[in-house]
Amino acid sequence: MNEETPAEIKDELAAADAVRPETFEYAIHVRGLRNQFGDAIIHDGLDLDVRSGEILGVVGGSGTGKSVLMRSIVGLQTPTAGEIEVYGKTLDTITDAEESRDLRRRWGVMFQGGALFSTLSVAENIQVPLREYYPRLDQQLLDEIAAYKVSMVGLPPDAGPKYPAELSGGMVKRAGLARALALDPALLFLDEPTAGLDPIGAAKFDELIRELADTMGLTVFLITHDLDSLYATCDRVAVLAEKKVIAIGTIPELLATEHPWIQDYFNGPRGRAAAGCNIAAERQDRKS
Ligand SMILES: Nc1ncnc2c1ncn2[C@@H]1O[C@H](COP(=O)(O)OP(=O)(O)OP(=O)(O)O)[C@@H](O)[C@H]1O
Repeated sequence: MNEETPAEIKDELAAADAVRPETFEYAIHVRGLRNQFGDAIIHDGLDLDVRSGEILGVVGGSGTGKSVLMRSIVGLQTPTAGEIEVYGKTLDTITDAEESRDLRRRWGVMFQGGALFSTLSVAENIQVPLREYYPRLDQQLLDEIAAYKVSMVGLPPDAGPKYPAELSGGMVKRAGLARALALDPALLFLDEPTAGLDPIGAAKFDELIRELADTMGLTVFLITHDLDSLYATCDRVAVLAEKKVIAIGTIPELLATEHPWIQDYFNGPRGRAAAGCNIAAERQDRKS
């Protein structure tokens, strides 16, 4: 039986905080990263800084190691070499279990395809990380938090008791996002969140991410192939090629670089179309 009130639990957690995201200029700092599978070298000498509060788009050809980079940062993949700091802490050198938990609950991850547990309802999926990190929360509070997260991502209240198979593709993505936001993270990792959505659904999802990032002050690491998403949501974009981050900056800054992949990507027909839409949307905004 839980004898503490939610407020007391919250105070206790605040007192135990070892990581204060708001004090860091950079949420993520990667130096000299190397990842290798057998003979295949995926990253070699990769450096990356993600600023606190920015939405960083991560692009690169298929197989350039965007997901492996994300998995390395969140501790799901042990790199062959290099340093990764998140809010000034290096996961693999933290020996204190509490400190490691404290760092891990600062981020939420939305994997490709949502990766929901198919045998759990949306609300139960959202409660999985809550139960893991706050085992003393009672069921009523868990239900309240899940309902709040459901509404936060724009799902109707009746989505909570539904199972993933009963949801549309767009709703599954939103449910995955709700679960990633369960612990009120400071840092959000999204792996191709708009893949498989129709253009209208994708644009709505982009809008939601931008809105949540602004209101919650999130730092977002956004892997995407979707040029429209880059234009609509990202403050900066990092380009992975040749086993490294070959360029990072705003889209105009990247357009000024001469790297052939960057030029092909942003100035190819799709890139021009996305840039055109962006200009058209800005014009429309100015008019209204
Ligand atoms: N656990 C693993 N074991 C062996 N090889 C792996 C493993 N994980 C990833 N790879 C390989 O690493 C490379 C990079 O994979 P990754 O999924 O990061 O690419 P990506 O840039 O995200 O690609 P995409 O845009 O197609 O999703 C691929 O060649 C992949 O096959």
